[in-house]
Amino acid sequence: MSIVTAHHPLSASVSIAVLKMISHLQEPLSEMVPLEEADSRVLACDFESPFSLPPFRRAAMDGYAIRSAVALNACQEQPVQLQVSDEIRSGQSERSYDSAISQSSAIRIFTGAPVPKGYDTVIMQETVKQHKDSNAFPVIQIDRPYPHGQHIAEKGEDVPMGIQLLFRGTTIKAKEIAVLASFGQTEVAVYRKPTIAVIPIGDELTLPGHGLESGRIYDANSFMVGSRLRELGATVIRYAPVSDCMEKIEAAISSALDSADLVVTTGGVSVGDYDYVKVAAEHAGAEPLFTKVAMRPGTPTSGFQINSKLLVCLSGNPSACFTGLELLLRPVVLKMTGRSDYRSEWMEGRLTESIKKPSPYPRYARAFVYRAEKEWMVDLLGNDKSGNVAAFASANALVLIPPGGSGASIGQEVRWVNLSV
Ligand SMILES: Nc1nc2c(c(=O)[nH]1)N[C@H]1C(S)=C(S)[C@@H](COP(=O)(O)OP(=O)(O)OC[C@H]3O[C@@H](n4cnc5c(N)ncnc54)[C@H](O)[C@@H]3O)O[C@H]1N2
Ligand code: MOO
Repeated sequence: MSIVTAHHPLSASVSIAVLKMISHLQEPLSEMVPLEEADSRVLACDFESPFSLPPFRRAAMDGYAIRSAVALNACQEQPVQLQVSDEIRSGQSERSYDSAISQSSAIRIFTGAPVPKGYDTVIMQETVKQHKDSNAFPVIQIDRPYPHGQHIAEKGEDVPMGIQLLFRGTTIKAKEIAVLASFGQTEVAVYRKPTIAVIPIGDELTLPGHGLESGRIYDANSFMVGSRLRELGATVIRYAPVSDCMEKIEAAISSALDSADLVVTTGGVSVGDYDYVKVAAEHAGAEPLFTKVAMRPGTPTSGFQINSKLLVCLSGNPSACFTGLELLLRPVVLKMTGRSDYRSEWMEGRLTESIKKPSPYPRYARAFVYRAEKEWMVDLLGNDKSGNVAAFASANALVLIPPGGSGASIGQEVRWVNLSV
């Protein structure tokens, strides 16, 4: 007897279905990429500071480096005069002078230049008077004391050597690139992107660009799923629609499994006479992990394993497909990209209206969530039929309406998940 008949469904909650799929994943492989190609990729190793930053003691203002002790008693009545004896610009190497020089002179210095040994404070040029009578360095007049260490960035004050700065599993953005570039890294180890095949199934499906015949619709799901998967960090192979034919579906799944790490189908997964996906998956050698998920919409969503790969069969109804994509596929795909923050993050919010739609399963309704004073408010968007496609365009969240009862009431606390992450 088939293991995927309606009489023996392998039913799972959303979290169990995700766990089952994730437990079949292996650590993704890594590769080196040039720093400028690392945006939005996922770090495959931790990064420790290989040296201190800044790498030398440097001026943080344009002005004069002095030894603070020489101006301890400086005041307007008795200013201290200091001859400027040298100039150091950014990019020039570190210098040192005899202590006799540092005790009796100032150094003209610019932001980012190395502060020479023996000098312990930098005075902003705006705060001193200078006398210059020739092309020689001027004499400056200091009329108050300056604290030790002022306007000097000490070596290692940003980060000492050997500190763990970046963590494996982090998505690389501009701030991570800044850290890597500051240490002169030209390449970075990232996880390889997973390759995911998306196969839309259904006799009624037409590819955009072709005329729409009677009884047919355009394939929206494979484009929607492909777009989201790319956004999550996958490389997508989108198949043209496959008709409701067991052999063709099996052939498409088998060929997709040869080239992809994960295969996603949409449609043909329910109980109709021409819903062949689950049987075709079995014929292709896949073993079911779950063939029903306790959620509305998207109850028929199914997951299979085949060797070390996964096959995820999403519902054909666009809203149901979208829900399965966000709740079941998103964490699995993020985990495959190597991200450590792959789990969906559920937040608390308050319903602004009631929903009278009892369901034996948790219902994931489309919502618009916004901040009002101290809490998140959850507007339901209605028009919740799972066959609708335009209805979720304005949603920024899926809200969990608990099962049983008569739905949920205005003011009730509910949990929601952000769709923009
Ligand atoms: N007797 C029963 N019938 C149905 C049940 C049930 O339990 N008993 N479940 C219903 C539920 S719930 C869902 S969800 C759907 C799921 O059906 P399938 O996943 O098999 O999807 P299809 O039948 O192929 O298509 C459903 C619907 O979606 C349209 N579709 C399909 N693919 C696309 C696409 N790529 N782009 C846009 N729209 C698509 C398709 O034309 C249908 O209108 O089954 C219920 N039936
Ligand atoms: O599980 Mo279906 O998606 O409710 O229509």
